[in-house]
Amino acid sequence: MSAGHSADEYRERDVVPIRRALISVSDKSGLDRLGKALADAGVEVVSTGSTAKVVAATGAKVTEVSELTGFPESLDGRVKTLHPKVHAGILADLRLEAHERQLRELGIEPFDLVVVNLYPFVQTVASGAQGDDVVEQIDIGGPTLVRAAAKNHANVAIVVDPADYDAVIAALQTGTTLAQRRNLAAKAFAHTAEYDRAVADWFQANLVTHPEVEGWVWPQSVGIAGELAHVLRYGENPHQQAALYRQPLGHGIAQAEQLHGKEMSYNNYVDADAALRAAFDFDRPAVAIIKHANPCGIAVADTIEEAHAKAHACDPLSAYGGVIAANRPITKALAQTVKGIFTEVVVAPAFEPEALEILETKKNIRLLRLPADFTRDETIFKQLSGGLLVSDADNFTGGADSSGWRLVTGEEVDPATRRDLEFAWAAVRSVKSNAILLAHDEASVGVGMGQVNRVDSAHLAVNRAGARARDAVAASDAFFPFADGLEVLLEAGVRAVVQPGGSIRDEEVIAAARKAGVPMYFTGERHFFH
Ligand SMILES: NC(=O)c1ncn([C@@H]2O[C@H](COP(=O)(O)O)[C@@H](O)[C@H]2O)c1NC=O
Repeated sequence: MSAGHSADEYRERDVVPIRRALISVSDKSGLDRLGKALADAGVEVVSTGSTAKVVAATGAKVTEVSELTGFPESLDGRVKTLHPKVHAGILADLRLEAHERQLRELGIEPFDLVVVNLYPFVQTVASGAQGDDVVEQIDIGGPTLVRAAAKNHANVAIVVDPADYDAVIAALQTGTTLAQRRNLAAKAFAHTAEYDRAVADWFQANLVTHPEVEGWVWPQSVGIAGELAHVLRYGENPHQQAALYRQPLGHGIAQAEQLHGKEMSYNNYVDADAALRAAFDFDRPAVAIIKHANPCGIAVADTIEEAHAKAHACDPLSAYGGVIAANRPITKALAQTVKGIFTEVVVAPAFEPEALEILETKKNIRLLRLPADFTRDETIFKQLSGGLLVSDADNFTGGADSSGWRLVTGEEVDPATRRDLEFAWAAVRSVKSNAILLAHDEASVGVGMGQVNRVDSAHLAVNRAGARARDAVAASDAFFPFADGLEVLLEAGVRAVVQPGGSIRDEEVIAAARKAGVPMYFTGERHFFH
């Protein structure tokens, strides 16, 4: 055993009656109910400033912490509960006779219940506060109470979530069990860890400056805080377990509200996220249809219905069982069309009431409404065995900007062709590498994805497009290392090409386009996506 005590010195303690509680909470929700129950059960309460006032109003017997410590709450509340008379009362391990004796000698009463929630640091940062206003919201005394009580869960129940007040109220009659206290302690340590993660992230993002380093300074450590949202039926495959965790301040697919349909699966979430990547690249109404994280159709148009019709027409066979993302509300007319197509998920910023009614007649289709403040993450975390890769996200907003493109062969294209090229360049970004996308009238007509050489991707795109390859425009997510991939597209009759350029054989590739009389633009920017 630890701390120099032998195993036989530890007396068994399973059920602990609740006689004395320490309460210090920022979020006072549910406190009146808890206070009243404690009063009825005759529990003695010690409490800090404004918490004490709420608890006293319920009729509970409350001692102000300053009265207990003989030390005033001071320094704008920076010092309230940080006192041995508080912490000895929380940390005494009453399984040990020696601790019990010391408490008696010191004249300190033990606590059986500690109820704490912390200063709203995350909410303060989210409000746009800066500097000292944020620093002042770093709770010091609170986490100290939480960690002390959680460590001593053999004797103390620690409650950090008002959702657990009912269980505490029930335990006023029976006492808390060791299993209960251990579960509460696990929750408490997770809570303080998440809190410190948020504090560390804020410091690293805001206060790290280095006189000798220009620009971004990488944080010394990173982590993703997530709160359990749903246990999923299974993972990527039925033999894998999985759950969804939400970042406390996230605004993405994890925060979307499911309005209808079967439970979302792991793969539904992955595909819905990929669909958003594709549909939210554009300002104009856009629809992306995704299967296995790859688009089988992307289009923009003047209306969302038209965008869907064009996206669906790209590859109706593959769109069967797909995930549809729209960057505009789902209208009644679009709902009527989608109703006739077997679709796993529809994700959109909103659904018109009639659209919802129509789609709700399909039992299984999952309807997800994005959070009002939906934003795509700016930083990407990718798990590796034993580590994480962290990078900027490769997001477009408002479509592609072709002002910096360089025409490397042929005549400047007409405005309609330029629009198609811009569309294709934005759309190919959502296709897994090696990616070739053929487009016509701002809609994909053939997509070649995920091949280990660019020639195969070109063949795939051309095969999927069929006769539509003739007069389509083509985009390639990275340069053509040889002319062969481009030649597949030229033979199929594409009318213009956009690609990053930058191969050591660019001249060979340009010569092939020149020979075919097809204009080609270099963007100077690559869009690998894995
Ligand atoms: N300084 C301390 O000793 C201290 N002890 C508890 N707190 C926090 O004070 C808050 C409650 O204060 P009040 O009861 O005055 O609203 C809680 O969020 C609690 O986590 C403290 N405040 C910050 O560090």
